[in-house]
This record gives sequence, C-alpha cells and structure tokens, in this order.
Amino acid sequence: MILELDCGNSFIKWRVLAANAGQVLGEGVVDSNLALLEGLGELKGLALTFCRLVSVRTAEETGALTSLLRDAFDVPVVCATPARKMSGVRNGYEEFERLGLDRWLAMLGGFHLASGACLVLDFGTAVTADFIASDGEHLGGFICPGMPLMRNQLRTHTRKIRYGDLAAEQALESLVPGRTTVEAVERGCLLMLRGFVMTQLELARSYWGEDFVVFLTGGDASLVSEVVPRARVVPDLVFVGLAMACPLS
Ligand SMILES: Nc1ncnc2c1ncn2[C@@H]1O[C@H](COP(=O)(O)OP(=O)(O)O)[C@@H](O)[C@H]1O
Ligand SMILES: CC(C)(COP(=O)(O)O)[C@@H](O)C(=O)NCCC(=O)O
Ligand SMILES: [K+]
Repeated sequence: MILELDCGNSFIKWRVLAANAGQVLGEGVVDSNLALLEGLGELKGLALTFCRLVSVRTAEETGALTSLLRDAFDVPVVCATPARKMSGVRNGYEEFERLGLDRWLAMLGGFHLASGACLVLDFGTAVTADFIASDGEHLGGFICPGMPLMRNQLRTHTRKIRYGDLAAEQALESLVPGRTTVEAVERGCLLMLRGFVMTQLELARSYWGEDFVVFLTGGDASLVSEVVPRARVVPDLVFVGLAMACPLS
C-alpha cells in the first residue's frame, strides 16, 4: 500500500492507495502529524510499502514528518523536489526551485489531464493561478490570500469583526449584501475570490481563446466552481502530479 501526503500550510491531505496505485483505501484531511498517525491507525489491515509526499512547509517540519513516518512504518519516504522540466512541462520561474511544489505538481497533473493549454487554480490557505501553454511552457502565475487568510486578517486587524466558524459557514448560504458583520465579511471575501477567478479566465482567453482547460483544486474550490461552469474540479490534482514526480521506484 502506498501512502500519499500533500502538506499544505493549513492541512495535511493524505490517502492510502492499493499497492498497484489503483484503489483508494482510505483518505483524510488533518491539522497535525499526530492526527495523521491517528487517522492511519484507524485503517484496518494497513501495510504500507512506500510513501511519497509533497510539502510547502519548512525543511525542519517536513524532515520531522518524514522521520516520523520512517519510524512508524519502516517504509521509504520520497519527497517531491523542484525541477526545471518534467513530463513536458517547463517551470517558468526565474529560479525554478522557488515555485511552490504544490503548484508544480498541480501543473504537472493539469497538463497531463488536459493534454493542452490549461489554467490551474488552487484554493488553499493561499490562492494560486498558473498558466501552462499547449507546448508545456509555464507562463507564470499569481498568488493571493485565500479565504482563511482573508477572513483571519480582518478578524485580527479590526477591533469589531469577531465571529465563529459556524456563523461563517451559514453566512455563505446567500451572496446578497450582508446585514450582519459575519455576512458582510464572508460574502465580501468570497466575492473577491470570485473576482480573482474571473480575471484569470479573461487573461487565459486573451492568450488561448476558448482553447484551454480550467482546473479547480484545493479545499475551497467548491466556493468558486459555480462561476466557472466549464471548469474541471479535481480535488486530487496535486496527487496526480505527485504520482508523476515520484513514481514507484
Ligand atoms: N474537508 C476539509 N477539510 C479541511 N478543510 C477544508 C475541507 N473542505 C474545505 N476546506 C477548506 O479548505 C481550506 C484549506 O484548503 P487546503 O487546500 O487544505 O489548504 P492548504 O493546502 O493551504 O493547507 C480551508 O479554508 C478549509 O476551510
Ligand atoms: C503559494 C503557496 C503559499 C500556496 O500554499 P498553500 O495555500 O497550498 O498552503 C505555496 O505554493 C508556496 O509556499 N509557494 C512558494 C512561493 C511561490 O510559489 O512563489
Ligand atoms: K495546497
């Protein structure tokens, strides 16, 4: 069985695949290494043979996690590493090693699935957009705060914006102008996110007309999917790229 991990700034997304990398035997989203071990502990008949992961965390945090996994399961743990070129995609960053590895893997996955030009939008702690032309050239991308960062900045830097998670969730049931603070903030931030998405689509159209695929991924992808009906929502896009970058030896 193969353990796959996507370690973002807020959450670790994990899943266990059957040994032939086919069927998904278990999966989860956790906020700590301990919770990861707990989640894995609940899987009956777990017998890991290989682990591959991608992390945008510090080398220390990633190192601690890989040691933990080696100790707990006695398996090889392979981390995705930066590359200038892979699977037909050319990293467009001036310093390719500085491009977030989650972005890189989502790009590899997206270009593979699209077999052509694509716009990859990832809605996590941060929101990222990446443009890959039909020849695999990465034109670059954009980074802006995601929903968690936007709302927390407002909650942290204003004195009178305070509300809980449940109220936040309920506030997004409609997008009419808010009549409470939580409605006004949550809807305002979501409209900013959707505005960002529309701008990315316009830019992609200016490059490629209608001849491109839009991918939405990341924990908050569902918040914007209705403004891009043509988009493919692929929650495991980073894992698609991870399998390409870290094949079973
Ligand atoms: N099942 C889920 N578990 C955790 N967060 C989720 C889930 N579904 C949606 N979210 C939302 O996704 C966002 C985090 O997205 P994610 O892609 O995990 O971020 P990151 O990769 O930066 O850790 C948060 O705003 C969170 O509320
Ligand atoms: C942009 C990111 C913070 C997104 O991380 P996430 O929201 O998925 O946790 C991450 O890809 C990152 O740290 N990138 C390095 C900087 C860059 O890509 O230019
Ligand atoms: K991510």
